[in-house]
Amino acid sequence: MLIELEELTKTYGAITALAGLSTALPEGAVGLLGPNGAGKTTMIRSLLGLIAIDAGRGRVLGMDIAREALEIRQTVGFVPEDECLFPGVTGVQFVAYAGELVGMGPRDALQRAHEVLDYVDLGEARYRRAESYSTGMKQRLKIASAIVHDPRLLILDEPTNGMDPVGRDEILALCRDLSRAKGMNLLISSHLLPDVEAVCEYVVVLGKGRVLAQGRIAELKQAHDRQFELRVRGDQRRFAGLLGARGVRAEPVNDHLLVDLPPGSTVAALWETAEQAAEQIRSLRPRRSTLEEVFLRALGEPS
Ligand SMILES: Nc1ncnc2c1ncn2[C@@H]1O[C@H](COP(=O)(O)OP(=O)(O)OP(=O)(O)O)[C@@H](O)[C@H]1O
Repeated sequence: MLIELEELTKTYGAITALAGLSTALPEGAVGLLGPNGAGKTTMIRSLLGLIAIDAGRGRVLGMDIAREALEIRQTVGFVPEDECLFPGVTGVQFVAYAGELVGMGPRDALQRAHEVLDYVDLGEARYRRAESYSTGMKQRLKIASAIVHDPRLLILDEPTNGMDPVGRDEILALCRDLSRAKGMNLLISSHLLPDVEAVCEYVVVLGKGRVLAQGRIAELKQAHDRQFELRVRGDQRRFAGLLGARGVRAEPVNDHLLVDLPPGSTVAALWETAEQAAEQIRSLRPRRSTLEEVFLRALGEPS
């Protein structure tokens, strides 16, 4: 397991940031979704031992978050949401320094700094002061310094926040490459569903400091097994009425009917109804939910 958390609790005065959060996340690229204030940053800080939790237990790559925080920080790369650059330092100095902070020797750290700067496409800007970089370049510099020690897990907190569309695509492409080509485990927090879908195969949805839903994205989006989209040649509303008379709920949505088959009945009921009414079914397919619907459902909002 990548991350295992049991009943993690963290309060700030009267505010409960984590309310007994329990989860087990598999290796791979995991999206941490949730609206602002859901507890994503607090969860990440607890994983890295950057804040003391009030109660609960957790392991990151098998290491205990309370007792092995230092080991975790040496094995895990972290790209925080806020700007963490200091002035007067060139790109390569910044990345090499990050390497030394996690225990690399100065020569090793410098060599690796050059390699990762090439990898994130900052090779030409390496001797420029980081404060002169664009927002996208600064973000790639933060990623370079977080992967300088080739971590087994890279945690990114809202990595595309404040990016223009081009910068955003570059960051997402970089994340995809780290996951798929380099085999690095990723935990990416975001309130943007498309970002998570672009990179991750697994998602955990947080709300009010708890896990609301989690699972493989493909499975969460999988067909609702009893919902179908149906188009008929003739009048949709008339056909919806005929289905209703047989106990099959059918609701007109745009140019089709959204059909809910009651337990015990099969799609044969739809074909029979059509035949009896001399109606022609033009298309019938299982309904797929978007990740957005999954997300809204988990948050308890109507989709
Ligand atoms: N240092 C702090 N002091 C007081 N309250 C805090 C502190 N850090 C977080 N909180 C509160 O804890 C709750 C969870 O915050 P957290 O930053 O973890 O959420 P988030 O999901 O990361 O949201 P965001 O995307 O806005 O950062 C919020 O209500 C927040 O105001």
